[in-house]
Amino acid sequence: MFESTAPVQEEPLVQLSHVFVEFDKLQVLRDVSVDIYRGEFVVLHGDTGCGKSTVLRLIAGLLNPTRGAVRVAGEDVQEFSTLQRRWLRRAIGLMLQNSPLLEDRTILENVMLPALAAEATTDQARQQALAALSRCHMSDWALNYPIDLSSGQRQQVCLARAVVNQPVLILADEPAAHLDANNAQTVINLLGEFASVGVTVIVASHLLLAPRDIAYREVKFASQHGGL
Ligand SMILES: Nc1ncnc2c1ncn2[C@@H]1O[C@H](COP(=O)(O)OP(=O)(O)OP(=O)(O)O)[C@@H](O)[C@H]1O
Repeated sequence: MFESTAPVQEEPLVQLSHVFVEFDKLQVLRDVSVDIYRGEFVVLHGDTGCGKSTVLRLIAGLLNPTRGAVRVAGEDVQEFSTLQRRWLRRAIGLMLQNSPLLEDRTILENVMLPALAAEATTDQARQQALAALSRCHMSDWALNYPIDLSSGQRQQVCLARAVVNQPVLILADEPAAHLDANNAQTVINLLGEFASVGVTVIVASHLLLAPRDIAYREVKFASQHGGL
């Protein structure tokens, strides 16, 4: 089902053990096991529909496996308490495919939203958002609106929004979809910069994307139902 050669290290930050996912009668994941360690950059690679987004949703606690266990920081996500779920929401920076920027808010306001949701004050949220935009090389656009941005810049802002609460783990679903090669590489390199300072980065992509200057690991997925 997948090929993975994890380095021997400390306890994995993320661990899928013999995970199966079925939607009605559609088997999407069959017996998937993978360990992902702190500071790793992992690319989940496979064709459209093979279940990469499903893996990200499992890790984020947005979906439960039909069978098997998904552990984050050593604990089964399904058994997380309310407090642990709150921690998980802050610990994970989500860059999902279907979470567009709000067009009637400035870039800064968009990036502030997850910080406000995590109960930062407006001033704190603004400072965090400015720092996140700076790390994603988008400071100059803070007071613009999404309509002013290119597709690549939008993805950079989506990354800033994902990291505004300084997550330990970034889950990025097809971050380079619809981008040309240069913009795709820019976004992947930015994700790589986070991994280089110890953030774990998991990217789901049908393209094999390699960050510049840092090691990455590819985990290959094959469709359980013939692909699309
Ligand atoms: N909630 C759901 N109910 C029913 N089927 C679902 C659900 N979520 C996903 N699927 C199906 O599971 C399969 C895997 O979907 P998933 O989005 O994980 O694939 P993917 O590899 O990420 O593809 P893509 O690159 O297109 O996002 C697809 O056939 C999809 O239609």
